[in-house]
Amino acid sequence: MGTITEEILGRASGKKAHAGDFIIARVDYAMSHDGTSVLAVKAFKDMLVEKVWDPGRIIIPFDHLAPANNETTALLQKELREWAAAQKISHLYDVGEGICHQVMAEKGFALPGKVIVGADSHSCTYGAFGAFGTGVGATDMAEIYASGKLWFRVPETIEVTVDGRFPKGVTAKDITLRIIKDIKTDGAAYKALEFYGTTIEAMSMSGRMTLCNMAIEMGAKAGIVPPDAKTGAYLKDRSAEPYSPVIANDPTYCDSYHFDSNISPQVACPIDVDNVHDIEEVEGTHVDQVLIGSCTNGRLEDLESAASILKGRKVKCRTLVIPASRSVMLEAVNSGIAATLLSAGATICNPGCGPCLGGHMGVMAEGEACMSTTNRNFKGRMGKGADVYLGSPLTAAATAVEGKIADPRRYL
Ligand SMILES: CC(C)[C@H](C(=O)O)[C@@H](O)C(=O)O
Ligand code: SF4
Repeated sequence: MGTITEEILGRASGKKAHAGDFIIARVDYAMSHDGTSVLAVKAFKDMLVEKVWDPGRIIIPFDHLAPANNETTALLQKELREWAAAQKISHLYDVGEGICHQVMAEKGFALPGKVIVGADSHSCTYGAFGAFGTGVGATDMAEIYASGKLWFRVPETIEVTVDGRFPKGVTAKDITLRIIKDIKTDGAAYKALEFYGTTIEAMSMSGRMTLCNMAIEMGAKAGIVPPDAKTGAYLKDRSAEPYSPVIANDPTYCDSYHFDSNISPQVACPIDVDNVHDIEEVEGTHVDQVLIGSCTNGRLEDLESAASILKGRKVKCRTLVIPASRSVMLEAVNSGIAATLLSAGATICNPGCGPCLGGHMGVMAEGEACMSTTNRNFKGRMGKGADVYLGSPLTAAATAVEGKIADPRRYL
């Protein structure tokens, strides 16, 4: 009996788990990327353990600074490849395969009922598949490398219900920002979120990933959509691993929120993700760059909606498109979406994190502003002294056409 989180953590710890309990859970898959693996491997070596617990359950995607931006990164990445080979870690996804969270979904590691821990805060994305996905730091990851287990305090759960159909121009990203506006950046600290309602049921897996991806922007430990037929259809042929979905069973929630899907496109203004406004309030704000991509909004559906506005039009500012994975990029090429975006004047970069966290490939100058489909707009996130506005791929595309924040509904 319990929330999805209590049910999953109960199963993974082999005893009943209630909010507030301290448990040790078996981890099904562990993910660390080129950025965090470096620290996790160092911590693992310090533990003087020779072999990782299970080389088939550790996934290492190269995405944050991939391809390497300088010699120091190149050397760290070389050493990481060598360590992974020596440990016989076969799921190493090198440059160009995609952003860690997208790769975890596409390769069938994000499975219902599983405990999936990533050395990256947006590992809550796996909740879109009914998994308990959560992010940890490098030393916790080293512990998992060594033992395949980790301790948790079982989080309380907030129930979030969204009902209704999206009006034209409104997407999963908009409702996500709207939810964050109310719950705020710390309103779900060390809690889990469970998402229900007709809007969530109607959402594509891509939309659910956008929603769960930003659970951490409310401080949440996890954000989970109950698995359904859509989840099963997405996972079919992706994983050989058996799984059994978990749903809530007579749960007790610590809080409940209800939202209506009938909203305007939403924009999160600098410098907090909960500084969210209806587009009508921010329209006309000048931007120097538009970024369409990231683990939040770099999937085919996102590129497709951007292309629906950019088709036959020209961008008025630097417009970067970064597909979330090789497979997304391939589909964009094969479907003609990539050609539409390029013809409009957009620049398509290789799959990866790109400038999302200010690492490389589109970092901005002081005083510049970016409309971005990513998940964070903190001070300096994409370049010291630069402003980041967060919105949907539709809003980003309309903004690219005008060189200032624009309402996508005028283009649909
Ligand atoms: C580099 C990594 C640790 C970081 C995270 O944990 O989220 C990054 O992916 C981010 O989005 O800021
Ligand atoms: S795309 Fe951005 S938010 Fe996602 S993992 Fe990479 S840096 Fe983090």
